[in-house]
Amino acid sequence: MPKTADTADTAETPAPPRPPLPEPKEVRCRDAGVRDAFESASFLQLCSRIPALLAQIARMAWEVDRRDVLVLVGCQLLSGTAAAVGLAATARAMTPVLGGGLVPDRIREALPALIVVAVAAAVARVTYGVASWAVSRLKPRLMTAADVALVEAVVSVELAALNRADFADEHEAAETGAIRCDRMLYDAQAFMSALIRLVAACGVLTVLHPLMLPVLVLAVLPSGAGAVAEAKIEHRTHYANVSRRNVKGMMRWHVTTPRLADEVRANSMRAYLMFWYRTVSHRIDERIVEAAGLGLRVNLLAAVAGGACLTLAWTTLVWLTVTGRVSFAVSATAVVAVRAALGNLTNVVHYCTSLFHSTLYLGDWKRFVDRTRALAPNRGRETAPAHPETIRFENVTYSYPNKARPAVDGLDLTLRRGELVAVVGENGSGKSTLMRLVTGLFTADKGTVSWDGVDLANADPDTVWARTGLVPQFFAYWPLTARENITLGQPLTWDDDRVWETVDLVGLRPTVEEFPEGLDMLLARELWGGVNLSGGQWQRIACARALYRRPPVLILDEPTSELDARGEHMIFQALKDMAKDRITIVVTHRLDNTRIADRIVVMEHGRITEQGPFDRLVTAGGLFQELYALSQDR
Ligand SMILES: Nc1ncnc2c1ncn2[C@@H]1O[C@H](COP(=O)(O)OP(=O)(O)OP(=O)(O)O)[C@@H](O)[C@H]1O
Repeated sequence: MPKTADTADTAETPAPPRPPLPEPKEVRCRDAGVRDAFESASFLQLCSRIPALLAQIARMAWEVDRRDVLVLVGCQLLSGTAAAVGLAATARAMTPVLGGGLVPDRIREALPALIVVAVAAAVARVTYGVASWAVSRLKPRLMTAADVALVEAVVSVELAALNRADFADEHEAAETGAIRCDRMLYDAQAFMSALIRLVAACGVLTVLHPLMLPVLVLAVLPSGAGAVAEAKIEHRTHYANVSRRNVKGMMRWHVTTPRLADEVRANSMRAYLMFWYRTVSHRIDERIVEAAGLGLRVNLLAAVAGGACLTLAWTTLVWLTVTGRVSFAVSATAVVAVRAALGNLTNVVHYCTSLFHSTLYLGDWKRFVDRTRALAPNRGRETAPAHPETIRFENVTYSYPNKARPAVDGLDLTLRRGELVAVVGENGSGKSTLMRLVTGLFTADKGTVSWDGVDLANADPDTVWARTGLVPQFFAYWPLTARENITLGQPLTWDDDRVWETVDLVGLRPTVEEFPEGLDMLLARELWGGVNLSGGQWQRIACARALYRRPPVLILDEPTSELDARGEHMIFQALKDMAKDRITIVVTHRLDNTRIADRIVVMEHGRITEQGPFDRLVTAGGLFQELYALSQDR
C-alpha cells in the first residue's frame, strides 16, 4: 500500500520522548512533639515509667476480664515462687552432689532437694501454660476494646474536627496503638514473669556471694541500652512513615475498589497509579531499610560491649572459686544461678524495652482517643423542638480551617414549616455548608442558627439529628441489606409496610422485587451473595433513607443528580406531597426543578444575593436568570 503523507511522516519522525512521570508529592506527619517525648527519654527515665505503664495495661485488661487478669497475676506469682524455690533447692542439692563420700549416699542426701527441684519445675511449667492461656483469652478482647473505643471516638467527634489537617495522621498512628495491644499484653506478661524469676535468681546469688549481683547487672546493661536505642530507631521510623502509610492506605482503597474500577481502567490511569503506589511503598521501605542498618550498628556495639562485660562476670566467678572465696559446690550453684539470672535479666531488659515501645503506640492511641472524645459535641442541654415552625439564620458566618474566605458569610435567612425551598448557586458558593449549618452538623463561627428560638450552638445535637433527614452530596453505599439501607438510623418497625411505601416513593419496587431475596438482599457485589445497583438506583436508596424517616426537617443536596427523568420527577413529586408537614430544603443545579419550590434562594460567595419564586427570579436580571438562560442554551 502506498504511503500517504501522513503515514510517511509518522514513520520517519521519531516519537518525542515521554516526559517522566511526576513523582508523588511527599507528605509528612505533624505530631513531632510525641516523637520527641520518646527521643529525649533516657534509659532510666524509661524504666521509671514502667510501673505506670504496667498499671495502665492492667487497668485496660481488668475492664476486659477480671477473672483472667487474676489468673494471670496468680500464675506469675506462683511461677516466680516456684523458680526461687527450685533455685534454692538446686543450691542445697549441689553440696552433697559435689561433696565427698559414696555416690549412693550423696544421691540419697540430695534426693529431697532434687524432688523439690522437679516439683518446682513442674509447677513453673503448668503456671506458665495457664498464664499463656489467660493471655490468649485477654489479647483479642483487649484489641477489640481498643479498636471499638477508637472507632466510637471517631464517629462521635464534632464534624468540624475531621477537617483538621492532622486528624488523619493521628488516627493512623492511633490505629497502630490499637493493633499493638496484643503484643503489649504479651510483653507485660513476659516482663513480669522474667522480673519475678530474676528477683528469685538474684536472691539466691546474693546469698551465695554479694559480689555476684553487681557483676551480673553490669553484664546485661549494654544489651539493655542497645535495645532501647533500637526501639527509638524503630519508633522514629514509624513516625517518619505515618503520613506516607496513611496516604498509601487511602490510595490503595481508591485503586482497588470496584466503585472506581471503570474510571481507573477506561481513563488509562493504571500505569500512573501503580507508579505512584510503588514509589510511595518504596519510600516507606527505604526509610525502614535505612533504620535497619542503623539498628545493626547499635546491636553490634551492644553485643561487643555485652560480651566484654559477660567475660568480666565469668572471670570474677572463676577468680572467686580459684582464690577459695567460694567453695566448688557453691561455685557450681552460682553457675546455674548466674545463667538463670542472666537469661531473665536479658528478658527483663528486652521486654521492658519492647513494652515501653508498645506502650508508646498505646500512648498514641490513648492521646488520640482522649483528644477525640474531648472533641465530641458538647453544646448544651437544650432540646431541639420536635416540629420546628421556623429555622432562622442571623448574620451567620462559617469558615473552614486554612481558608482565607468564609464559606458562608454574614447570612440571614428564615425557613418556614410547610415551605419547600430550593438553594441554587455556582460551585463553591456555600450551599452544602449552608445545609450543614441548618442541621447543626457545623455550628456558626459568628451569628446564630436557631430552630424556633433554640440556638443550635446550645442544643444537644442528637435531639437535632433525631428530627432531620439528609441526602448528602456524597452518600454511602452501605454493604447491608436493602431493608437496612433504607431503615438505617431509625428504630425498627414490626412490619415492612413503611419500607415498601418508601420504596414506592422513589420508584424502586421493580428493582427490589427482582432481587431473589427482596428486602433481605445484600447490596454489596463484593460480598458473597450480594448484588450491586446502578448509580441512580443507589441515589434512590439514599433518598429513600431520608424519606423513610419522615423528618420534620428534610434536606437534600443534589438528590437527583444521577436519576433519569422519571426518577427525578417521582422524587420531586414526593417532596412536594410531603412538604406541608415539614421544612424542606433542596440544593440543585438543575434549575428547571426549582419551579416546584415555594422559594428559591440564590447563593454567591457565601451570601444570599436573590430570593423569591421561580417566575420572578427568572426575569429579575440577576444570577438566577443568567444561570437559567445558560441551562437552556443548547
Ligand atoms: N471540608 C472542607 N474543607 C475546606 N474547605 C471546604 C470544605 N468543604 C467546602 N469547602 C470550601 O468552602 C466553600 C463552599 O463549599 P460548599 O461545598 O459549601 O459549596 P457548594 O455551593 O455546595 O459547591 P458545589 O455546588 O460544588 O457542591 C468552597 O470554597 C469550598 O472549597
